[in-house]
Amino acid sequence: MRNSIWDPTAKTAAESAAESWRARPAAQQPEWPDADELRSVTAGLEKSPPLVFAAECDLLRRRMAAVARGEAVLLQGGDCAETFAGTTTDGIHGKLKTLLQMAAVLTHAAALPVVKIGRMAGQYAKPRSQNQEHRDGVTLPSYRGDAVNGLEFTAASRRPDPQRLRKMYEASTTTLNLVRALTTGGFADLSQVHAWNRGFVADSHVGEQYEELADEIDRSLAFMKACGVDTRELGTAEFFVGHEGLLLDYEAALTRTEAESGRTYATSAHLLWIGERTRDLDGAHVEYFSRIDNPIAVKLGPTTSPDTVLGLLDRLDPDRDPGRLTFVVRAGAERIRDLLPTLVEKVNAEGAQVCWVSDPMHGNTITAASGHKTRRFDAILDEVRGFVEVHDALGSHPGGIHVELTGDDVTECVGGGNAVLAEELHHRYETACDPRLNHTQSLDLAFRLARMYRERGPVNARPRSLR
Ligand SMILES: O=C[C@H](O)[C@H](O)COP(=O)(O)O
Ligand SMILES: C=C(OP(=O)(O)O)C(=O)O
Repeated sequence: MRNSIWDPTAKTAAESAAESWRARPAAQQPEWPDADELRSVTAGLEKSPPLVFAAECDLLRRRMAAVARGEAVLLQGGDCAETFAGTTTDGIHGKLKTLLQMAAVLTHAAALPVVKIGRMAGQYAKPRSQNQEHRDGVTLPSYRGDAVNGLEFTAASRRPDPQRLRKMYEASTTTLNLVRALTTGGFADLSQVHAWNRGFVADSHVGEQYEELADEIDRSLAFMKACGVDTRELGTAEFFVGHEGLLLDYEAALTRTEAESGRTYATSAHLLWIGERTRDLDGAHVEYFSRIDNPIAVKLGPTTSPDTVLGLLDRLDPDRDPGRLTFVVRAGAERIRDLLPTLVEKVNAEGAQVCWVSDPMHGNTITAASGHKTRRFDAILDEVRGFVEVHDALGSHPGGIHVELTGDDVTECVGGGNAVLAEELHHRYETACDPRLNHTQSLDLAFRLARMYRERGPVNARPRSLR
């Protein structure tokens, strides 16, 4: 950055200010065995080009402002943990196609623009409940994502390796490059709505529903063309990327200040979020996030208090700027209806317009009899339904969803379209961390959420107090 040609010779004052997090306790950071090696890797990253640019982050911030105002819907999705080995054309293609299909379903039903963010091109680090993992009498450090160590259960693989931060940057670059090519090079053209389903199971109920919708979109496009509307704008998709800003050494190394505006950005992604385990008001993550100008999000788990939410609002969105802050609620199906109303009311009473988004995955994780970590599709759906119900009752906007998904036909979550049975979990259980929705389950969720939006009716048909 710095006027687009960025000068790596010295940190600007704003970049130095963005280092203030170092004086605070940083939760969930790896114990890097070699501090000199870490410094040498981050020094290399400081000299590397940014992955995203300020104008793109500002554009996403404007799109998120539309979500906050109830004029758009957010769809964010991708792997729980991206892996270096999973950085393949097919893998990236599959996730992108799934997200584009879900977005088409939601746009059609909600009659609102869908802001699309991949949980992609940077989601390589994981916070963990336990620092160590025990297997057959052997204890090793937990897997913390490919950015830190390897999944294989050996001492060598589990040793944190700072060189992995460089690999994270490279894998993110590769992914983002393909995503940019696919979303702007014709593949995301709405006239390809049928082609996005190619290679996926089309003979299920969900597949049939999708084909019907795609026919309808085709007919609408033909109608628009016949009326003389220029549909070329539908030839590309606006697509952003985001990940949990967990590894602060990595994020700090990619933080840049734009010379012209003096604004400081995390340039590893358009949007970063703070996880449930690192949102301590006095901690390093909140401090770092308070210094960057990207649109940001914070996860809110089942024990979140209204005071914490107000504290986060003051620290991260002091100007009450719509689009700046998103709260991603992941309370669990059993808690969402009790927890959310007070939080929304408190924020509203502050006059703040944040985006409210549902992550129906992380509060609904259970262990199956087979020992697999899994999630029931019904619980996921119930949390989304509870989230929408609460917003309906309060007259606020259910801004969208943030989900862990893949385009692959994995068997990690139970139920949903083409129901996966608990006994089938071992068939294709491929996640490096938490269970993801497969392609059919993802589309199924999109159709069901679409129905909820449709039942609410178009925005301008709702009484003004309910918009
Ligand atoms: O994705 C979120 C967390 O990293 C994950 O749920 C942690 O899993 P754990 O509880 O097995 O450590
Ligand atoms: C760790 C995650 O979620 P949470 O912080 O909500 O547990 C995640 O989304 O990867």
